[in-house]
Amino acid sequence: MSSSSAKLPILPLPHPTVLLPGSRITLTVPVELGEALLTLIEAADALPVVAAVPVASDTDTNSLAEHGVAARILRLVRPPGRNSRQSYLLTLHGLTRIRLSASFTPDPDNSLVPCEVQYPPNSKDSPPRKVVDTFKQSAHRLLDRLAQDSGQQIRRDGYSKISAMLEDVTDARAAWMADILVGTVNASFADKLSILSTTDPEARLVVAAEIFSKLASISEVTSKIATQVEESVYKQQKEHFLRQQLAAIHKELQSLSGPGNLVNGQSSELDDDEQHEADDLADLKRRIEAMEPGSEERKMGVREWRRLKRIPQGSVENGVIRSYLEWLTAIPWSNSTSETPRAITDRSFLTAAREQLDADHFGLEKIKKRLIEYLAVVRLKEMNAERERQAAAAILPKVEEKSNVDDTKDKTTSPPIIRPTRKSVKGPILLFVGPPGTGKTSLGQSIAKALNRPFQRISLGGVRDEGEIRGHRRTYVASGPGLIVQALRKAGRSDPVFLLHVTPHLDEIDKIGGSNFHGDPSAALLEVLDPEQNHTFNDHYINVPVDLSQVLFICTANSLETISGPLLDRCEVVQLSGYTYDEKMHIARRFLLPKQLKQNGMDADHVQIAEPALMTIATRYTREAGVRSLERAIGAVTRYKAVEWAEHIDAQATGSPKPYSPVVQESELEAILGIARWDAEEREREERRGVVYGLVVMGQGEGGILPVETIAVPGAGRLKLTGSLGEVIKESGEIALSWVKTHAYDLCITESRAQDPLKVPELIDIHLHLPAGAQKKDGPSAGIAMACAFVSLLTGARVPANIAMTGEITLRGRVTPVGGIKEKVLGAHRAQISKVILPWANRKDVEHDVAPEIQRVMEFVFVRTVNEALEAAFGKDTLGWRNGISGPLMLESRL
Ligand SMILES: Nc1ncnc2c1ncn2[C@@H]1O[C@H](COP(=O)(O)OP(=O)(O)OP(=O)(O)O)[C@@H](O)[C@H]1O
Repeated sequence: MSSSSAKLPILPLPHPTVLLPGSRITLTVPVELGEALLTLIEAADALPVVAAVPVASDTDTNSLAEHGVAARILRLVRPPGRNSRQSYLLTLHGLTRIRLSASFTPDPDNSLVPCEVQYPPNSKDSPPRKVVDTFKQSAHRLLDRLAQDSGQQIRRDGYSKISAMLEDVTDARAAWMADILVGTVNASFADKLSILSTTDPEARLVVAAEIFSKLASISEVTSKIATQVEESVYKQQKEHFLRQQLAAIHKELQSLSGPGNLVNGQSSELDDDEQHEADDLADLKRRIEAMEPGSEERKMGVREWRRLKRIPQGSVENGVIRSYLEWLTAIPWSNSTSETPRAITDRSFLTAAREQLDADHFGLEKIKKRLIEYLAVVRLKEMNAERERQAAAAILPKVEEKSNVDDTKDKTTSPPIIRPTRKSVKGPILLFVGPPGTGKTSLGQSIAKALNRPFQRISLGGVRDEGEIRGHRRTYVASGPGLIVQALRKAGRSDPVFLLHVTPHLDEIDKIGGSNFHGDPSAALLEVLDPEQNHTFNDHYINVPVDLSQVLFICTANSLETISGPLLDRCEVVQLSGYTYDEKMHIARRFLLPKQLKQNGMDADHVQIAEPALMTIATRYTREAGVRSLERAIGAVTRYKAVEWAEHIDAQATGSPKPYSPVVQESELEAILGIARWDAEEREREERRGVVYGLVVMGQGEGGILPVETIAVPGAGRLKLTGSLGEVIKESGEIALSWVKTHAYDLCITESRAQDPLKVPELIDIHLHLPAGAQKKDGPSAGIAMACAFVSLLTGARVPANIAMTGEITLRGRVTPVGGIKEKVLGAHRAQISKVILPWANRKDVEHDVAPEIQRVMEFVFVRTVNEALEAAFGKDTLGWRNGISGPLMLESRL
């Protein structure tokens, strides 16, 4: 081995150019350098040789690499052009490696400075076979890849030629071949530099083999990714293309089958079945994918989706799974609202809520106050829960990180995702109780508006089967989710306000919860309302626990009697009563009329209802505790006026004006609403023997009067009771009769204490009937009315038709208190009753609950005994007491 040196002009190659032995390059050189090279060529006999050394760094042009190549100048040309600064094109051919003997700094003037260089010693030995083979293998692998990746045939041919040459190369020339190959393939600057600086042939083969393997691997991965991308794009394009073709074929087929299938020459939207089918499925899939990973609902969705794919389209089972998935994906699962709605956190929330309640409702001051308290509590709890949620969220990422790691190990047994859920707002559930149309639903709506949440009303009227609340299992034909999940879907959010209206079925007085073989609906209802259980509410159809803890439940009922004990236990009752006429007038003016005007496209200038007319609508056309029929009647009046107004405008346009008056007078009402409904009844109500008016609260929670009718018929001294009466009311009839029999002598009905008024002087039966026979009646409160009716029948004295009464009696003749006083008095007022007889113990109810304007216009008589009730009903001294009024009282006190 021998090494030699020489002096060669140094030509720095601009970064990142590297010339390797055996390769050629052409590069542009600046004018000065070009001219220096020209001088060199002119001075030399043959083509001169320079030392082409790469610049090692792209930032510092003075830092030359240690190794370079002795290169022959093959060509130096100056392309034609007028510019004197035009650069030269230089072509070099690399001959052999050189090493700079000393560090060299290029000349800033681009002149060629000769410098001492050393030629590395030439090795005579061939590198070991194994090394050469490895080198060749890796070179072949790379060349094959490059040929595969290349789009041009000519390049592919080139790579195969090089491969063939490689086979023929002897071991001694393998290192030379390595130089050429590294120069040819797209090796990096660093790789080329490392090859250049490796002077030992064996080591060079090893380095080259490494470079080739690296490049082949990179190329393989790149082309794999490219293929995948290409495949997916291709698939999409193909699908799109095929769909287009399908649509075109359909269109053609339709045009062949005649123009009947075409709407205006175009296909109707009903024809595009397949497309819609595919779109629907894609939509379903997207919705499943959007579900929270790891959640129960998603797992169920994925499972059912896979089943759906296996089952042929058009089969019954396919339809069942489709509709199940539609439901599953339409439910707002709890992750959809993890933030507290803004409204509740606002400082002005309570003021805004108060304004909302005032804007929607007249009066109801106590109830509004209670609702504001309730909302204040809801707000505080929500805010506390939100704070806790944020604290939990801060530690949650760690938990999730862990669960992700586990996920990669085994996807099927991945732990359930722990969600930072908002805690439920626990507390009493409000129960609005009151007659229909008194504002229960609209109060619920106002609460929802104030909380900025969706509102849904769920009516449990006639619910007899647990499945209606909880859904039916999918094994049922036409099964589906229950009322709760249906409402949740309609609400579209997991934190709505639900108003549950609990009513008994029309012909069923017994409470919700009479359990039967279909399961107990009241148990399901209790579960829905129970904050401890409702975060995992199980709907039989959905079959994945649904979180109801964010739902705000409010219950409503018309009367407390329809509510079962356990349900009542969980609720806080807010009683709403009927309205007085005064209140109804205000509500009608301020709320109902404007609402109806808006609904019917009219404004206040076009329809005004005179005060007497409005009052007549309230008193003669409607007679209810609430204002629903009143609203309906006002709606009818506005629609009538809307027609008149439209005719007026049309007539104006045709030049024959028709007069229009916006004010509705009382005299017009009959033309608009027909004959008043309550006139006839009033006329019928006359003073009669044996008839007394009692006060009742009907099943709907509405107060009113009820005639107690009695007649005497020939018989055997018995009492006959009719009118769908319950046990309690029948018993109170018996008590009333026994009392009258005991006092028949004192009331001058019989001649001696021993005589039975039903047997002497004649043998009679008394028949007592409470009309509206189809409606079930029960309760003890008709006691005094029955006693009065018996006395009237047996004595012939009459009770005036403007008097009504209520009160339970005991056998000793005591009158004990009863419930529903407010409703009963309001009902009596509506029925134009002017005097009401009530138990003494109910004075406080009148004082507290009955509106002052009613107290002013009605007479209230509070009685402690039946004697006092008789006196109040028949009038002082009307009944001829044998011993004067004190007699029976003394007798009573002796007892
Ligand atoms: N105090 C009030 N102020 C203004 N409008 C009222 C008032 N009370 C009731 N209304 C109106 O009367 C109509 C009937 O009321 P709503 O539907 O709330 O009755 P409800 O008590 O829920 O009846 P039901 O028991 O039959 O469900 C609504 O349009 C409501 O806005």
